[in-house]
Amino acid sequence: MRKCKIGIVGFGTVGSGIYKILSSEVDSHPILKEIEIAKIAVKDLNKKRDIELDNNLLTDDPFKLINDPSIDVIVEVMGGVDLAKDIILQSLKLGKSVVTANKAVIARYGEEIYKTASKERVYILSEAAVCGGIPIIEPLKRSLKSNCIKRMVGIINGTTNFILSKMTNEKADYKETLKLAQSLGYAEFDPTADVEGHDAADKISILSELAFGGKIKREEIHFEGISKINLKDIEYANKLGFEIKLLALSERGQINSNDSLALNIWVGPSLIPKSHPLSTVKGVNNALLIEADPLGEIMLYGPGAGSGPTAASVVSDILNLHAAKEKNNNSVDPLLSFDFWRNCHITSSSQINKKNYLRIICLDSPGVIGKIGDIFGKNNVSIESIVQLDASEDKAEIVVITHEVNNGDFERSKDEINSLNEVKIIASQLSCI
Ligand SMILES: NC(=O)C1=CN([C@@H]2O[C@H](COP(=O)(O)OP(=O)(O)OC[C@H]3O[C@@H](n4cnc5c(N)ncnc54)[C@H](OP(=O)(O)O)[C@@H]3O)[C@@H](O)[C@H]2O)C=CC1
Ligand SMILES: N[C@@H](CC=O)C(=O)O
Repeated sequence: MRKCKIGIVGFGTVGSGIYKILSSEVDSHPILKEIEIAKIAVKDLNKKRDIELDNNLLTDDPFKLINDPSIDVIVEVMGGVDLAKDIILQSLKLGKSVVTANKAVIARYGEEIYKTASKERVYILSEAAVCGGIPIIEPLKRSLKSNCIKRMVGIINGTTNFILSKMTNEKADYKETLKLAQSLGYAEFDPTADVEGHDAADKISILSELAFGGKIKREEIHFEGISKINLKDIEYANKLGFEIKLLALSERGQINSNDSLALNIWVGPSLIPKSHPLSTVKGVNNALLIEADPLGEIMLYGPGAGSGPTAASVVSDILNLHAAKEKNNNSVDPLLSFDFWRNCHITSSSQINKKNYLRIICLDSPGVIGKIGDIFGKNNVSIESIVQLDASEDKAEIVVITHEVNNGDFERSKDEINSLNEVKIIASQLSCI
């Protein structure tokens, strides 16, 4: 087999992990030896690095790699949006296949990128972009292709799962734990992307496009992060038999008269019964439950972030590309490439049905639980349980868990509860599964 020369843009957590795999002597498939790193682009040539690199290998100009005719594949592990998008598109237009771990770019510009790759008869592979080390993109494109996907629900951000696990198990401080996640290389360059839910929304958008076949308008995905979750919420959830996790969900709805498939997609902190398999997913691990017909239910589980696992996904993509190019010469493998085959639209938030948890801080008035119950009843919000968990001299904390109810009805009830004299504040709202 001919050598495959790659140019790597970025030598941080993921880029250095790729280098380690490709320079390791462990017993692995012989095709790995066919991959040769031709050049690496970084931002700061003078930065002190853990791995000593031949200076001739480094450049601070990513376009040198793209314009080098001897380089076959560009590996974009730099992050960011605008420059990364340019690097990916330019590379494809110059006939180079691209491997990327960049969910922010694929979620926003996937359509243009997939189309450019198809036009130029090259590939764009992005296994590492969703759930780090867990194979999920290629299974959706290939191994699961014969199924009709019904629903995907899971934990798809490692940083937030790491933080929530530590808050649950060790009562760890939110800010300190976020710093730890950053130092371990789990978090995004701007960790707001993790803790406010942007990253999980990018990932569920990508998964939905692959699973359901239509372009998703990323800006229409309703998402919330974990920055408002505190130890009190975690303690109450625990008392009631739940774990709190940042969940992402994407579910098939009806096909409308314009032949467009409705999808219910959201990201938000959620209560998960301790008996549910997703509640056992701890630390930086991710897991995705996929319900499909005729397959049934499967759960994909493993490390969702970090240098080694993410780099392993990137390197497997490089191997797949190399093998496909060798095998097919100039023809493109239709399952390794991707294109949309239908229209999809996202159901508006007020139309979806959800189970909810609400923590309400109120004056310790004897009739308040009854009043809250009446408001929910009047708005057709059926309650599974309503309990007073904590009462001091001047306030009580009430937790309400609803059955699956219409979001619009629930939001209306919340407004009415907030306007009760006895209610001081609605402290938090979470979804439940
Ligand atoms: N970390 C993880 O666990 C995962 C990350 N990803 C994705 O992988 C990508 C990379 O993440 P990660 O490795 O953590 O990021 P890092 O911040 O650790 O590394 C980024 C690298 O890109 C280089 N870089 C930044 N700007 C430029 C530029 N203008 N020109 C050339 N090089 C540049 C930096 O150079 P320098 O070293 O000089 O600063 C650095 O080497 C992101 O898209 C991220 O979302 C996906 C899954 C998991
Ligand atoms: N910041 C991301 C990295 C992997 O995608 C995460 O924490 O999941």
